[in-house]
Amino acid sequence: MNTQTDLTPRLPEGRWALFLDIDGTLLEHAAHPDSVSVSEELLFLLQTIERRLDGALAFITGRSIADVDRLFEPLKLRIAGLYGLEHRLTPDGQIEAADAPADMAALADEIELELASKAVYVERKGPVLAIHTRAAPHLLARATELVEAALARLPEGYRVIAGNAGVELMPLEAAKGAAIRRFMQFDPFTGRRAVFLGDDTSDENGFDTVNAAGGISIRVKPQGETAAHFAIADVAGAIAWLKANFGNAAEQATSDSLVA
Ligand SMILES: O=P(O)(O)OC[C@H]1O[C@H](O[C@H]2O[C@H](CO)[C@@H](O)[C@H](O)[C@H]2O)[C@H](O)[C@@H](O)[C@@H]1O
Repeated sequence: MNTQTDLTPRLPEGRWALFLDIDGTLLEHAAHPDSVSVSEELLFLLQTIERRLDGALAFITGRSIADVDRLFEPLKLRIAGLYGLEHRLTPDGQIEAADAPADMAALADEIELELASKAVYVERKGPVLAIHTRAAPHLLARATELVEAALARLPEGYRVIAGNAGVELMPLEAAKGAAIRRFMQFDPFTGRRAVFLGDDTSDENGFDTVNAAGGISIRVKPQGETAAHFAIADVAGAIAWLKANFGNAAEQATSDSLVA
C-alpha cells in the first residue's frame, strides 16, 4: 500500500482496456444514491471512448446493472455490477448473475426498522446490502455494528466492507479484481493493458489486480493508503484525464450520435 501516489501522467499510445468505477469517480457523490445525474457530456464521452477502444471499456461498480442502465440511459456498456456478482460481457448481451447465497430481505427489514427513520437509507441490492449514513454520519458506527452482527446469521462467505459514507454487506466473491480478470479473458479486452480508475475501499482489490497484470491503477481523491500507483484529485480531474487520453474524437463528432 502507498500513502504517496504520483499524479497520473498522459498515457502513451497503446492497446488499452479501460475499467471505470462510477460513484466518486465519474459522478460526484450526492445525498442519496438516486440523486445522482449523468450529464449529456459524460454520456457522449463514454460513447466516444467505447468506440475508440473498439469496445474495451467496462463499468466495474457496486451498483446493480439495472440501476446503471437506468442512470446512463440510453447508453449501455459492458459492465460488472454488484462488485462482480453480475456481468454483461457485451452491451446488448444477457446479464449473468451469480447465485445469491442468501436473501438479505429479512436483515434489511430489521436494520431499516432501527435506522431508517433516522435518515439512514437501506439500499437492497439482492445479495448485497448497503447502509447509507451520509445524511446521519453519527449513525455509521451503529450501522456497522448491525451489519457485523448480521454476518453471524448468514451462511459462511460474507463480509462487511466500508462504503463511501456507509457500509456494505456482500458475499466474498463480490470483488472488483475478479470482475476485471473475467473481462480480460474475453475479446475485446484480451491482450490489452488494463487501466482502472476508482475512488473507494472496494476499488483497492481492483487496483491490486491491475497492478499484478502490469496495468495502470488510478485512485481518484486518495485519502491515506492505497494500492493505486497514480492519483487524480477529484471527479472533474478524472473526466478531464479521460478526455485527454481517450476522448479526442469527441470534439469532432456531434452529440446527436449518442442515441443512434
Ligand atoms: O462502485 P461504485 O460505482 O463506486 O458504487 C459504490 C456505491 O455507490 C452508490 O453509493 C454511493 O454513492 C451515492 C451517490 O453519490 C451516495 O449517496 C452514497 O453515500 C455512496 O455510498 C450506490 O448507492 C451503492 O449501491 C454502490 O455500491
